[in-house]
Amino acid sequence: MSRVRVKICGITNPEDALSAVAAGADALGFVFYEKSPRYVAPEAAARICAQVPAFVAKVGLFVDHDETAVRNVLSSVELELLQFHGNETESYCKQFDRPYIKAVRVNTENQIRDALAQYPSAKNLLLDAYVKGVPGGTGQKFDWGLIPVELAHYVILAGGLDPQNVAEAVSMIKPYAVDVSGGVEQAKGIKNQSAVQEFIKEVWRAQNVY
Ligand SMILES: O=C(O)c1ccccc1NCC(=O)[C@H](O)[C@H](O)COP(=O)(O)O
Repeated sequence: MSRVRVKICGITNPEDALSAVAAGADALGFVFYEKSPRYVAPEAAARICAQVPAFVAKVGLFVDHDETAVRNVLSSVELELLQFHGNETESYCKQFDRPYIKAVRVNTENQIRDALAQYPSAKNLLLDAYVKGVPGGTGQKFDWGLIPVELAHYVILAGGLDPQNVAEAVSMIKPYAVDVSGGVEQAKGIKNQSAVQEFIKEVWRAQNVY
């Protein structure tokens, strides 16, 4: 089994980005959804991303943005991956000539299978909790039992993870990766750097990776 990857989402400043990288993060997420308390302006994200070393993926998050807005971000920010949290279609998601992750807000098991069929070009599906009217970053868990066992290797598990519950999630689900935002924050958009370290250590501990 390969090591479960860790994405730290909702990065808004260079200190949190570099501290997460030093702690072992595999990917950093930048929220370009203006209604989010973790919104980061493209100019600020560009400055942060320019400081991130090689082999750490920078991921841009979007929610039903118009295509021009996504292209504008891509023209100025070094992003390896896109992550879509809205009602974007597959043809919309794949038009940007960049690998993408499709977020699915989980209610039912069939929904995960349906999303797999609907987004064959997605690199991975990110599974998050369904909360009415909120496209992501809610801090809520969903029923992990809804994840079909045979799809776990393809799944980025998100929603309400924190240093206390992530080891259980990794042992139980064995996902491709885990994704956290609120569970390692000291305030919205500001990471608790010790909690980020603890979170990553717990992911590794659950797999005996040191
Ligand atoms: O973080 C946000 O505010 C946000 C807003 C709109 C779409 C997506 C958003 N965040 C996505 C994520 O950060 C991840 O899905 C995250 O791992 C789950 O968040 P959390 O439950 O806080 O760990």
